Amino acid sequence: MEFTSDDARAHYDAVRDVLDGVVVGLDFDGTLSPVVDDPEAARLHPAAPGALLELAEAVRAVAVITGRPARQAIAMGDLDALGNAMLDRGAELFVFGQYGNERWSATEQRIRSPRPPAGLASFERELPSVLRSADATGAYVEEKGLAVAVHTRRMDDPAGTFERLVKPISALAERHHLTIEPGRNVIEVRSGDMHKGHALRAFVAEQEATGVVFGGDDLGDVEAFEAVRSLRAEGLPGLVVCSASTEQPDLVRLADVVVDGPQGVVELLTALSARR
Ligand SMILES: O=P(O)(O)OC[C@H]1O[C@H](O[C@H]2O[C@H](CO)[C@@H](O)[C@H](O)[C@H]2O)[C@H](O)[C@@H](O)[C@@H]1O
Repeated sequence: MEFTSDDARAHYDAVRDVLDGVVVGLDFDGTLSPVVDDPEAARLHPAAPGALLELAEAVRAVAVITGRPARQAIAMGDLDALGNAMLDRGAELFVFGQYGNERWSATEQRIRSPRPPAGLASFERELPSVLRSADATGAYVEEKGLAVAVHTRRMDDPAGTFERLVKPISALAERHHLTIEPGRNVIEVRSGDMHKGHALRAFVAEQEATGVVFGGDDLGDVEAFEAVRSLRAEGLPGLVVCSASTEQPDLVRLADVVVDGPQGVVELLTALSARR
């Protein structure tokens, strides 16, 4: 792992000093799960469950805060089994799905979710015509219930297709009072009322945390990075971890610690929870 400044090293130490009161929020894709071409084929890094279990014992609580529907992240990550293993050790796992709109915990074992945003159904009806006009009918459309994600990774020219789509999708989203979340070869369309920063702040408050760590890899994580920074300005020890990739190089400058993808995240979590 690489600290981005001397202050960053001090933030890491400050978090370690109050570790048993710290909450840890972690993104799923690109952070706990290596990025793969087919969104349906994503799985947790093989060493992640063990690292998360150790971590959960050392901190106040752990949450997966993801753009995915909670149900899907739980299935892909086998998170109900992991949550039960944590409960056996007196720890708790949370999943905040769809950018914090959905909530699941190992104790509750049910997903609380709002209704889909007004405008999503009509957006979805008009989307095929936008894809046709941008010569992108092959883009994979992921219907997530509260949002829609248009994936370009498996197109012949992922970056070019993304560039052709971003403006018209944005315009269509705006017409339906929705917002776009551009990411790694994906353009997501959802309600603008919630983001990972709100979810993380609410989690910190609910758990009465004495410190906070958040790790992410994509633009949808930036609000959570900002939440850690603003909580730190309010006096709460905090650490921003970037799971680095060549696809989002600009995220590195927003982080305290930069690690090499999910493998680096696992190593960081292991180091964080190791006894001194
Ligand atoms: O907040 P996250 O947990 O990072 O979820 C963000 C989106 O991730 C997924 O797409 C990304 O991962 C795929 C699988 O590795 C990859 O094929 C795709 O290119 C990435 O953008 C997911 O499909 C979306 O629903 C999530 O919102």
